[in-house]
This record gives sequence, C-alpha cells and structure tokens, in this order.
Amino acid sequence: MSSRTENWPPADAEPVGPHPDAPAPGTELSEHYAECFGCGHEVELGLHLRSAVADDMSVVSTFTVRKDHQGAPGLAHGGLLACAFDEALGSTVGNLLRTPTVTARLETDFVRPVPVGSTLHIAARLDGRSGRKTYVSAEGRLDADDGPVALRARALFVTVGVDHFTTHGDPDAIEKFRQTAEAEAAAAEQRGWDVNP
Ligand SMILES: CCCCCCCCCCCC(=O)SCCNC(=O)CCNC(=O)[C@H](O)C(C)(C)COP(=O)(O)OP(=O)(O)OC[C@H]1O[C@@H](n2cnc3c(N)ncnc32)[C@H](O)[C@@H]1OP(=O)(O)O
Repeated sequence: MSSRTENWPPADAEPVGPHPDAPAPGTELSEHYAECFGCGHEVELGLHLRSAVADDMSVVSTFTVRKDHQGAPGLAHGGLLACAFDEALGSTVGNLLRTPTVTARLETDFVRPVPVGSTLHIAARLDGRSGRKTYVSAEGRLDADDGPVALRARALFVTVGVDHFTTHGDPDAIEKFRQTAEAEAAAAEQRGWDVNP
C-alpha cells in the first residue's frame, strides 16, 4: 500500500508555466532572506542551499550535509532533509511564479541514507496549479545530478497576501527582508545592464 497522495497533481490542477518575469535558465538564485535557516548566509548552522534555474526550467538546489545536520551517527537528520526540500520547493514556486506562497503540505519519501559530507542535488519542478494552490515536486540525488535517488518530495504551496507576513511575522525582520530584496533587485538590474549595455 502506498501512503503517498494519489492522483498527483489532483484532477482540478492545470498545467502551469513560469511567469514571464521568471529568472532565465542558467540564473543562480539569491538567498531569499539572510536569516533563513534554509538558504541564509547569516545562519551559521543553517543548510545554506544554493539554487539555479536549469535549461528545462526546473530549479536545481544543492545542500551539503555537515556534522551539525546529523540524526543517526554520520547520517543526515530526516527532518533537516525535509527542510532542505521545503526550501528547494518554496524557492521553485516563489521564483518561477513570482508570487508569495507558504507551504501547506509537504510529503517526503526517504529512499536511501544521506551521509555527512555528501551533497544532495535537488531538482524541483512545477506540477500544476488550481487557484491559490500550486503543486510542486522534487527528487534529491546523491553527489551528482545523475546520482542515486535518496529522497523524493511533493508539496502544496498556497499563495498568500503580504498581510500573511505582516500579521504573523516580526516587523523588524520584515523590514530587513524588504531592504535585502530591494538591494538584490538593484544588483540584478545592474547585472542586466552589464550584460546588455
Ligand atoms: C523570490 C521569492 C523566493 C521565495 C522563496 C521562499 C522559500 C521558502 C521556503 C520555506 C517555506 C516555508 O517554510 S512556509 C512556512 C510554513 N508554512 C506555514 O507557516 C503555513 C501555515 N498555514 C497557513 O498559514 C494557512 O493554513 C494557509 C495560508 C496555508 C492556508 O490558509 P488560508 O489562506 O486560510 O486558505 P485555506 O482556505 O485554508 O486553504 C486554501 C486552499 O488550500 C487547501 N489546503 C490548505 N492546507 C492544506 C493542506 N494541508 N492539505 C491540503 N490542502 C490544503 C484548502 O483546502 C483550500 O483549498 P480550496 O478550498 O481552495 O480548494
């Protein structure tokens, strides 16, 4: 018996492609927030995921497992692996659809152990959309884009308004996020000018 959600994506989901302003293939994606446990450079013990848009508009993220990420001796903690997928899937939805979303449901299949020192290559793709609901899935392979599959995950992200964050989040943290996003947008525009003067 399979415990996974059947009929993925659900029958009411329609195919979804990237937003016209989505980053082009080959683009390396910036961290979305310096204090994010998944991608932020200010979180010393965080996962420090790095992501880029692939030629087929999937998003490939890498995460190197360190000693701080152990569960069993020498092996990655399953919860942290799920966190890495949450980040990779969220980055895929946020960057490709240019919409604020949050994880509503995340299901993870752990296929083989992930040793400390190995690097997970997580390839994520949009599967479908129904109203505010976006369905996205990913595979994580060990040490190479074509390495053995270690995990598979599926998630439902729900689009929210900015009020989701202003109502529930911390105003100082939101202001820091806003400033970082503005600086990154300015840097991206400058890079565009450098490439296309
Ligand atoms: C460039 C930027 C990069 C950005 C890169 C960002 C990367 C971030 C990566 C990390 C992401 C996170 O950690 S996010 C943090 C973790 N997640 C959260 O904190 C979310 C907490 N939950 C909530 O706030 C809420 O439950 C919501 C927003 C998910 C939904 O509440 P709501 O807005 O009132 O909407 P609601 O009507 O309940 O649900 C909308 C639709 O979704 C369905 N739905 C809701 N939850 C579920 C569920 N668990 N399983 C199935 N279906 C569900 C409902 O049935 C409904 O379907 P229908 O009736 O319409 O058919």
